[in-house]
Amino acid sequence: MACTGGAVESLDTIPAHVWKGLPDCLHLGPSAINPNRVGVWATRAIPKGKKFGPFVGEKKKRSQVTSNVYMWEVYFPARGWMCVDATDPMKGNWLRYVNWARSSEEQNLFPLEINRAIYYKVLRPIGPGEELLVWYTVEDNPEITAALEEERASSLSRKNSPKAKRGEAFTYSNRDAARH
Ligand SMILES: C[S@+](CC[C@H](N)C(=O)[O-])C[C@H]1O[C@@H](n2cnc3c(N)ncnc32)[C@H](O)[C@@H]1O
Repeated sequence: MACTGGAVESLDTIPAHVWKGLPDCLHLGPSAINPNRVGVWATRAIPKGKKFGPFVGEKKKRSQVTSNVYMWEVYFPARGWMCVDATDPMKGNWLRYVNWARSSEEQNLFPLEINRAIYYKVLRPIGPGEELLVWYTVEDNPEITAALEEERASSLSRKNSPKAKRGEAFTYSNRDAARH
């Protein structure tokens, strides 16, 4: 799960629109897990199940993306795999500053695709002063499975609404299976 590319980040280069879009329960500060990066920190308790997003970026083909640090790939039936690339801070929102957890123990968010957009969902309660860290596991994670079931159940209850949504978690297997 190595990420390549990505310049050293500093708080004074974060665009105003990113600060403006930051939810009240969060702030940006130096990351505890990567000295080169800004991180997203909780200022108060955030409950399990809260969903943040969508992740904003430029829509590009894979061949147009120069760094994989700030991008998510999403499958569009008519166009194939496309990237949402937030490498340019001016094109992204605060979600681009959420760092990668180094292990599933450290992870408190997981990525979720809903209607071709990426959201981060809270996997366990996050306390004030904790850094938000996203990850996904290749093996089945019961907590993620349960959260996806909840997402699907709430979609069903909205099934008559045009906004009905179906959540899908990212895994290496679903991305690679669709590629090969
Ligand atoms: C935005 S996430 C990383 C988040 C975090 N900001 C960081 O790098 O610390 C980017 C990573 O996810 C991977 N990735 C992108 N789309 C994916 C997908 N559909 N399924 C699985 N992994 C994906 C990329 O290859 C890259 O390693």
